[in-house]
Amino acid sequence: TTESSDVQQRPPVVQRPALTVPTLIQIRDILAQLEAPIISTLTERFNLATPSSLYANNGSELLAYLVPRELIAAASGRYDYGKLEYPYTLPPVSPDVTTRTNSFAPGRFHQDTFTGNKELFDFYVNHLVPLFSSQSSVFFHLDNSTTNHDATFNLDATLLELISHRSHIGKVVAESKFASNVTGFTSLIKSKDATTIRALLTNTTQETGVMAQAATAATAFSNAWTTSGAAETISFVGSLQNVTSKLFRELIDVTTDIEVQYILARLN
Ligand SMILES: C=C(O[C@@H]1C=C(C(=O)O)C=C[C@H]1O)C(=O)O
Repeated sequence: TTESSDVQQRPPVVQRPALTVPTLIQIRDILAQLEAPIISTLTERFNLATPSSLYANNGSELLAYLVPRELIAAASGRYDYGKLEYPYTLPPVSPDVTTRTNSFAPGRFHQDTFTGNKELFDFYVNHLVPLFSSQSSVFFHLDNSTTNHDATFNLDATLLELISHRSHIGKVVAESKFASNVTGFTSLIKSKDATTIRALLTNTTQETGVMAQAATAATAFSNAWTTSGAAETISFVGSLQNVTSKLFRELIDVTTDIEVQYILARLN
């Protein structure tokens, strides 16, 4: 009927809520809460034997594994407005647009389309996975195989989701910093000065604290594995430290990239 084709043609009108961001101090606590889950998952994943063939062609098999998982996640609202979760494989989100009637007052979240997921995925596959060199397997199979591809990709997916969420909290970090220095940022946004914006967003004291906390967590989790009787090599504790440090350095960089891109699009 005319009625049903009319319904199909009209895009759904989605009212986006006005969302206010927390203070920078509160957001830093929220970021701190994510360190243990990330490093806990990393520790688990680190202990799985990893055939490199699994990650051939820039991780195309892993990317394909994420597709159905992200479709289900989307249906359950994981990527809804303001969730600060962005998929690796689904189309980009539409941005908010500042208008005369809706000025997006400082402190209100303003959606931009940038995601750091491509950067995170490439880093994961090309720089982190090669360091997952466990020789032992936690799986016992009567056919003598030592790997469990599904379990491996499942942990990859969980870890990728966690590090993506952590990084995209950068959007509200940026809003919070914008709200506390509107004049300073506005002129830099107008002159598209990404370098100075980045310098203004960077806080190396905070970064040192984040890295130290990550190192502490890595020690705690590797100790938990060894003292609970897991068959670990002598190098396990140091290797996990190294992997954790590389991951958190990358997370800080991607979080900052996301902050910069958010700020650049803030007045669009
Ligand atoms: C997230 C922030 O912005 C930057 C990124 C950081 C991070 O990813 O942990 C830490 C300090 C800043 O250089 C922040 O200021 O807290």
